Amino acid sequence: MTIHIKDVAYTRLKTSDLGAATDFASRILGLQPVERTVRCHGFRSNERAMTLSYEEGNPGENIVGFELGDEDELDRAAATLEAMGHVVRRGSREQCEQRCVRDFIGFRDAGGAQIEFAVGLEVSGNRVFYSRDAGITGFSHVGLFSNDPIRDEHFWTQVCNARVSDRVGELPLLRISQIHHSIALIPAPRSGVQHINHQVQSIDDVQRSFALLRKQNVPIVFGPGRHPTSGARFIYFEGPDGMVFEYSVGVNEVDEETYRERQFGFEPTSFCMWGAKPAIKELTS
Ligand SMILES: CC(C)c1ccc(C(=O)O)c(O)c1O
Ligand SMILES: [Fe+2]
Repeated sequence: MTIHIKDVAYTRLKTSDLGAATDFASRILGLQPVERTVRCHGFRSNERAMTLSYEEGNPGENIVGFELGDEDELDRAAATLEAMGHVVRRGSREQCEQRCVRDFIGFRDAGGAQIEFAVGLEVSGNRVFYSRDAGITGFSHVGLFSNDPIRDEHFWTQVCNARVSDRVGELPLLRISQIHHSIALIPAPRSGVQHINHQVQSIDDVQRSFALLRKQNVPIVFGPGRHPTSGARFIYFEGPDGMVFEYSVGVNEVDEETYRERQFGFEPTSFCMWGAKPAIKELTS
């Protein structure tokens, strides 16, 4: 039984400096601060009540959450994962409240990444009140490290409902809707979230953030540039604990009937058609 993922929903990041991480998420990234406890600060970037949180802890232990359709699907997903040998834990009431979801399950994938599947994601009645005018329209995709992209591509496409849109070398860009991709698997000898993408309204927003990030001495690690894969114009920059953030605009949508996956070479022009070179070690070797 295929696990039917509807959307990528949230990331939960850990940090040793909650104050600095919170400052970055609001003042630099531009998200709206929402729930706040002594140890955990939440943020939102779209209609959902929370799409990103920072918590005190080991930065290597980050989590990505995906939305499933309903409780039955969640139960079926738990059974499928357990049959595959994964240890599946059910979220406690307190953990569900922290995530603003009705229910969720958590497990580690074969490479050790912490993945959650959730249902009943709370939506806010108020529109997002961004901390700065970055032009964000929403949280859109994640890059996940993978120490075995073939194995992990199999999980997302055969156990779950993802499809390959493109590959750059062994790096697949996977879609779970018409949007070109929601998950990128970045070959590396580690696991967890590699980058977090927010869509912005226009190329002007990308350029404006480029200027702001430079002024604020935030390390820019790629771009501005344009991906030949999704067609998006982008900029990547480094946040607390080495987490990479991406703003992009203009990601192509895929026609499921006619689209055929493409294979790009693992070279700089496959990542940027304007000539920018990534200063991200996993993309350069
Ligand atoms: C993982 C890399 C840097 C990548 C490649 C292509 C796209 C895209 O087509 O939009 C990305 O968003 C990426 O993050
Ligand atoms: Fe990306």
